Amino acid sequence: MRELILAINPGSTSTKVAIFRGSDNIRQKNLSHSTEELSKFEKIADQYEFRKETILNWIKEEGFELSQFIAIVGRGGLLRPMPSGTYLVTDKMIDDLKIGYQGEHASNLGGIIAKSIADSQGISAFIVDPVAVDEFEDIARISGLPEIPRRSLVHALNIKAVSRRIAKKINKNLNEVNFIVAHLGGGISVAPLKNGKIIDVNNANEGGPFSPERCGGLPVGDLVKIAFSGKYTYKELKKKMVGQGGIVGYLGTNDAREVVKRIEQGDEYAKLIFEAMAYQIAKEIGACAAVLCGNVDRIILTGGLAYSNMLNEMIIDRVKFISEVEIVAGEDEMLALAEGALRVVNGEEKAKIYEDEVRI
Ligand SMILES: Nc1ncnc2c1ncn2[C@@H]1O[C@H](COP(=O)(O)OP(=O)(O)OP(=O)(O)O)[C@@H](O)[C@H]1O
Ligand SMILES: CCCC(=O)O
Repeated sequence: MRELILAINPGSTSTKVAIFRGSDNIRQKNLSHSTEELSKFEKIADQYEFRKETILNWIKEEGFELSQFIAIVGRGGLLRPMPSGTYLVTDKMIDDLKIGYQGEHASNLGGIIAKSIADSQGISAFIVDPVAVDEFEDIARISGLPEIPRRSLVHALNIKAVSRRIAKKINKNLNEVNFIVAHLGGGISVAPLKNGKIIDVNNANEGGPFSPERCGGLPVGDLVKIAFSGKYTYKELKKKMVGQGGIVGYLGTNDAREVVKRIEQGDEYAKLIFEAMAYQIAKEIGACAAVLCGNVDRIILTGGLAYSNMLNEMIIDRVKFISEVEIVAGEDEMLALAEGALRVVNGEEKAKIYEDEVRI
């Protein structure tokens, strides 16, 4: 009997996979891919056969058959700007995932692998709340330079999932709440949600607070000077901004636990940098409060960094005047994916069709 859901969440160096019966996670594994294995492929999209085979082998090793699955769900990637929701993976979507319509990102592989496995079984493949979710109000698209509109690229999957959870906790529907959600991971997205919609956000790869390994917003004049200094290629500078920026740039580690340890041992410089990150996060939360005209039901701190009480306290001290703060440490993207697919499988929601929702 077909009853299981397979969730696939490709990251830069691993693919998280999980098998769900209803919303119960019955198996989960982080399938790691070595640099050696991945370096054989020129583009991320070229890794699809390799990662798919790794997933199929894992399913077999765990003693499951593909005939037990009712749907396959993958994390969606840098598609065209699109409304939030669960989407059926269509051929047009696959074309955009393969070219990386808004850029290359490991999550582009989620939908591609999901559809390939689903097609072999004659079942449906879905993606849920991809990075390309765009619910911006028009005013948020204006940057200050007509050639460079602001874009919505956001940790939408976790932000929507934790928002649904906190809305439920306060006995409201998602479309009845105004939240500010700070997703504090390797990258940081701080978003104001108006009636549940992400109406603005910093782009975690190039704006907002600095994060464990990304530089966040920089003084643009100095950035242009560095870019034209002849010291770096485009690729090198991008790597410096995303991967070697933020805490890595200042302290040589992307691990917040290591930073906390150094602070506890009396390292004043580590404390300054950690506090600066908290300061920038709090400042971004304050900006989101202005976007919502001060009408904020909750501030939510989520992602791996929210396990740090030290960081949470530094942020809360500066933003508690705005609203009550909820901590949802870590992320549960696998459950968020499964729940997105389940809402469709159970008939609570209709799957959106990419071609109907985006400008082609
Ligand atoms: N218990 C903990 N205490 C403090 N920091 C932690 C803890 N666990 C994880 N972190 C920190 O959280 C950060 C990573 O967060 P997370 O795992 O959510 O990010 P990611 O999934 O790799 O990236 P992204 O969220 O951008 O996709 C790292 O800096 C890590 O050190
Ligand atoms: C831009 C938000 C998503 C990511 O950085 O992974």
